[in-house]
Amino acid sequence: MTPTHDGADVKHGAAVRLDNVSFSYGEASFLFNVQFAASRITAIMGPSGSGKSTLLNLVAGFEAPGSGRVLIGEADVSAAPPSARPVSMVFQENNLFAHLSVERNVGLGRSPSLSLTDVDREAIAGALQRVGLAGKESRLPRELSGGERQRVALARVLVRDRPVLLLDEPFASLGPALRDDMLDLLASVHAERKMTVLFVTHQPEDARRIGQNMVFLDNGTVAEAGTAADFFDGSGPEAFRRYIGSGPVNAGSRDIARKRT
Ligand SMILES: Nc1ncnc2c1ncn2[C@@H]1O[C@H](COP(=O)(O)OP(=O)(O)OP(=O)(O)O)[C@@H](O)[C@H]1O
Repeated sequence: MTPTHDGADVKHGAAVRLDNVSFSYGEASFLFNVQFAASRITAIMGPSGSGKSTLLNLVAGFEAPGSGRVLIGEADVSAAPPSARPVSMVFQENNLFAHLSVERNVGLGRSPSLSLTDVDREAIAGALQRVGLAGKESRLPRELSGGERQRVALARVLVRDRPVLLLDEPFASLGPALRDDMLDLLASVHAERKMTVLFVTHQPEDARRIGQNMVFLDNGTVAEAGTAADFFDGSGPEAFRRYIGSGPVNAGSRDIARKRT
């Protein structure tokens, strides 16, 4: 159980539900009705501007619904500020503070004021070891590669240890080999921690590789939801197949190894 700042306890891998959540940015309006299964990785795909980041921002609390409820586990968090929600979030870039060392950037996941105990320091060292960055604790973000910076962000997720992880195209700026390494790391961290992961990606291969469930957004709403197996099967939703530019998925692409089911 993870204590949240308001004292409520939320189980690891809490389900996330948007219940009739409406929201608008001027002309762009959104209506979300969707449940993300506890402890599963759900890949969220959809055309540019369909509302993927907006959905994550509503779950994180960076945006507030016009109406409807955001639930994490049993808790209605609709009115809770981001710091009180049991979530971590990793963006495509700018996850780190440029003037803080790797160790301190990770430490922020433990204590926003960086008043770290010995137990915290041990957790930070363990997390850096886990993501393959032992020995680079004192470096500044600019002294790391793009992939290493995302590893630091993942280490911070590990020490925060929240039941929900929101990923907004976290590996989009990395080359294919590095992206695969990061997806493998994410999959193995998920296997250990079993947090509920909402993973926004434009890459069908990435969704196929680690997504267990899929949500497809179109025009500010959930057009389709189901298992990744169903989505990538030839009989998957028509709108999704049109989006990824295929008819029935061919045998060759079906052979792309999915690391996890
Ligand atoms: N802060 C904002 N102010 C005004 N409009 C916004 C804001 N953020 C997003 N929008 C608009 O809301 C719509 C959805 O944006 P959102 O970023 O959620 O889409 P997305 O599916 O994540 O797109 P992409 O794949 O391009 O990242 C777009 O039309 C966008 O222009």
